[in-house]
Amino acid sequence: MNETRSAPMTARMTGPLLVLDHLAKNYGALKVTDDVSLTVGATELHAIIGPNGAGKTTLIHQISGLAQPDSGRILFAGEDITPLTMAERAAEGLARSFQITSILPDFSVLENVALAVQGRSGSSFRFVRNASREEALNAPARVILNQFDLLPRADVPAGLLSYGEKRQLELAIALATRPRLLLLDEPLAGTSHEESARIIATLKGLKGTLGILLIEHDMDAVFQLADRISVLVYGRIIATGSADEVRNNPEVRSAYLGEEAA
Ligand SMILES: Nc1ncnc2c1ncn2[C@@H]1O[C@H](COP(=O)(O)OP(=O)(O)OP(=O)(O)O)[C@@H](O)[C@H]1O
Repeated sequence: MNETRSAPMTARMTGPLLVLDHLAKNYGALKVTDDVSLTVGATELHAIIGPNGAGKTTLIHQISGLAQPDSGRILFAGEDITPLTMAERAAEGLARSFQITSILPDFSVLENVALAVQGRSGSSFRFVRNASREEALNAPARVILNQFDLLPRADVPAGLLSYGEKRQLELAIALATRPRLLLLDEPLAGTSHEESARIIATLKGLKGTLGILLIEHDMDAVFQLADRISVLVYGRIIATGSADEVRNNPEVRSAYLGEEAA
């Protein structure tokens, strides 16, 4: 991605940070994404909820560039990014949290974040062994670790962290790339009550500083965190609104929330 693409992109942006414009994708006869349109504002936390198999992860795959839609467009900061690769989208400021697989277990917690800082500065990966010694990378990495309550664990090999700490580290790595939009696919999955409380607190701290698209099954967390919620059922958005609007929507109650109560 060259400089000439990024500069006008920022200048052009007046509307929402992310626009999904009539996105559609089928797997065989299955309409996994059925004419989905939604927006995420530059500092909005927009959550997507829906029953298992509704198509939430597939939607995130299309936004990050891991999967291509059959039709429709994805606009990021005013630019049509539908044809761009994952790496090109990441370079534009679209970060996806990769659920622990992004963590290098033999490297220290600090080195993991320093490498992400290095990645955003575009340095070559072959300097990886020197990264931990580079104060220019370590200083901003420590600031991020402090934000995520991981500074006391900076020198620990990342593989030795608890599950909840790994989820925190995964978020720290994503943030170290200074994204404008963070895609989060079930950040609370598998965490203990205490761990999820910490991650929710972290997300509350991040809220308002960048755009966040959050997929999460924990309804309490979603209702606490989201500015707006979209409800996806069988690949189709059946409602978008505030927590109260979504909670009180009869179609949502029968399609999703009612199912939980049953
Ligand atoms: N590569 C694929 N090929 C065929 N079908 C797929 C593929 N990926 C997903 N599906 C199907 O698409 C549907 C939506 O899957 P997806 O994982 O996006 O749902 P989800 O809402 O994220 O579910 P969950 O909440 O359980 O994670 C499911 O029926 C799934 O089996």
